Amino acid sequence: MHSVLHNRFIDTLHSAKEILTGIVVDPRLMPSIVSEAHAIKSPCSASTASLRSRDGTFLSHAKSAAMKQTSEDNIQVMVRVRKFVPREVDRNAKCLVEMYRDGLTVLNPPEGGDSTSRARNNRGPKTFQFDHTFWSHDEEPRGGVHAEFSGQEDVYSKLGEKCLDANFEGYNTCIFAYGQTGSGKSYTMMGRTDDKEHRGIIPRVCEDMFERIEECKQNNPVSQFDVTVSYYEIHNEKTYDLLVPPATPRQVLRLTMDHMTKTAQVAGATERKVKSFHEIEAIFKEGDRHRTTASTKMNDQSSRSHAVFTISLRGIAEVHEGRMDKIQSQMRLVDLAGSERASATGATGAQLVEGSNINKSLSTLGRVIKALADNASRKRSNTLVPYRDSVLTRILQNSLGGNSKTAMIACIAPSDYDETVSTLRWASETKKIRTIATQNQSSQSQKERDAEIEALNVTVRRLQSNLVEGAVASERSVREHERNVREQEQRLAEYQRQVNAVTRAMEEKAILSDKKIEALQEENDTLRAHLKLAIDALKNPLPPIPPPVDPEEEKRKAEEEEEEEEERAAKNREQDDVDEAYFEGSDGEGQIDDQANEMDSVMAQLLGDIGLFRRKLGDDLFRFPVSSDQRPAGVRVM
Ligand SMILES: Nc1ncnc2c1ncn2[C@@H]1O[C@H](COP(=O)(O)OP(=O)(O)OP(=O)(O)O)[C@@H](O)[C@H]1O
Repeated sequence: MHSVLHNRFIDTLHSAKEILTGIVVDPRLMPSIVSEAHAIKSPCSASTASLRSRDGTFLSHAKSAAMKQTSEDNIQVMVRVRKFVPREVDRNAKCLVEMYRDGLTVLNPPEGGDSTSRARNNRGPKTFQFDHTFWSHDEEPRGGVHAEFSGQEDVYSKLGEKCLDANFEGYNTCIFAYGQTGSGKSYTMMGRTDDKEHRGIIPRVCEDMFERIEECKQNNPVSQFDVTVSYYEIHNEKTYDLLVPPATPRQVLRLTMDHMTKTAQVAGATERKVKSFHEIEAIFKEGDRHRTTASTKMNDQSSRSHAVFTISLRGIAEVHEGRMDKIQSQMRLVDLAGSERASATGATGAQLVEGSNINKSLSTLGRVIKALADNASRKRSNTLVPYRDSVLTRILQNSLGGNSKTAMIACIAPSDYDETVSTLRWASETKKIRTIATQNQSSQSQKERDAEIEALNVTVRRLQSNLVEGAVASERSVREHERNVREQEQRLAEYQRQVNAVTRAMEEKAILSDKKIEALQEENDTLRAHLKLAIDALKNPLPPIPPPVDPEEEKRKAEEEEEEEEERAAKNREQDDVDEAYFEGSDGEGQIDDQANEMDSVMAQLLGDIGLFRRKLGDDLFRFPVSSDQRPAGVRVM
């Protein structure tokens, strides 16, 4: 009962919190925010757009309240080829990639070069088309063969910025980097965070997002944004929070099912609220320090896990004379671990296990992509998508086949024919997938908002009174419960005390009775023995034993006896007269028998009494049981 009330209390608190968060920027409910905002800038005019991207207005003001748009798109696929790394420069590697604006060709591997026999047998340049390509191999102009050189800023403006635009329109977005180990995924996603020029997509998205938020706030004082981030990794098919210091053993995050979206959610991952780029920068740097990396033959700092950085954005702003726009969206930035060949990485032991887990989850991702591509191209529209076969695909389910605008950047090394062709085939398949993203935004007029605020006010009041009732009821019930417990404890103590007293009394009584019975039995036995002896002695008197004979002494004694005999004879004569009078008319032996019989009947009476006493004692023990070792000897419970 107490826990039910407690849960109800917590639920009510959460509902109230949700509602209060939703209405936080309402001018009448939060006057302090509004007055502060108005002090900075004058109230927005009718023409002020509140939520703006760099190239236009995010929210369509013409839309009616809470109307949702959907956008069905293919996953955008882009390819980036990186520079040679020192290892490749040392072996004088040849670049096998020719790149155009939206396509590329992988050239034949050189004879006797570093390509495998499989590659040599499959000779022939392979050409692929994508949404966009990034030539990041070198900055030398190649006479028009290659597209322009693309640095980190170019990649961001073509990929990251577009996704951020969609986020500010209320769409969920996802960017994931795929490619063989050492192909430049981490460089593209995170880059070198301490070097502004080499910063990757994640730092640039974060910086741009806070710049836009600041811009919005400058343009529109009645606006508010909430940004939260989480950062976790999937290592050996287990999910770990990167925003907690690594402990031993590391705490594994559970996956739970979100019944609204029917997709897996990572439960318990740290969600940090951030207010500036400076704060968010500290967070991704912290997470990167905790990420599992190791040095392999292919990469000095190879990621041994898939990392997922999620930014959640909520915004609300007044756009036109009391009309409020709201958006809510999420951006997921995924740096996958690289596919790898054990022979190429030189992995052994734990690294080999990691590598095989990485390949396993990537091949599941490949099967998921294949099934989604098949379904999209209507070849087999009901192909079962094996999301559940790995943690990675369960987590990416919504980004790949659900409510998200998704982009993939396939990273390739310039001189690995096999791996490059395999990555590009994979990327081509991904291009076929279509996702349907739903815009999570609404626009409300003053009147509509008034109605909603009124409804919310009613709900808040109801929740508040529920809260108070719940709190009072739960407090009352706690007090009552405590009083009941105290009373029960007192009653129990009293009952225990009484039981102890009765038990003690029973024990004492039993001991006393035991002793009495023993004494009576002893007395009885003694009396019986005496009586028997007396009767026997009377019935069979023993003859006197004659003393040893001394003639002299005999003679002297005979003389003395003679004298005494004479005296005694004289006395006896007198006594005989008395005795005769005493025993006159009675038989001496019969009188003794009478006395014995009388004593027997007294003893029988006594034994009867003892029997009665024992039965009573047995009765008592039956009513007040004591353990058998405390029971008096010879007493049976009736
Ligand atoms: N476009 C680029 N320009 C300059 N250097 C790059 C570029 N891309 C990658 N590199 C360098 O190549 C090396 C490997 O890159 P990175 O670590 O990003 O590979 P990865 O695909 O993430 O590897 P893994 O899957 O093993 O983690 C790094 O030293 C990185 O700095």
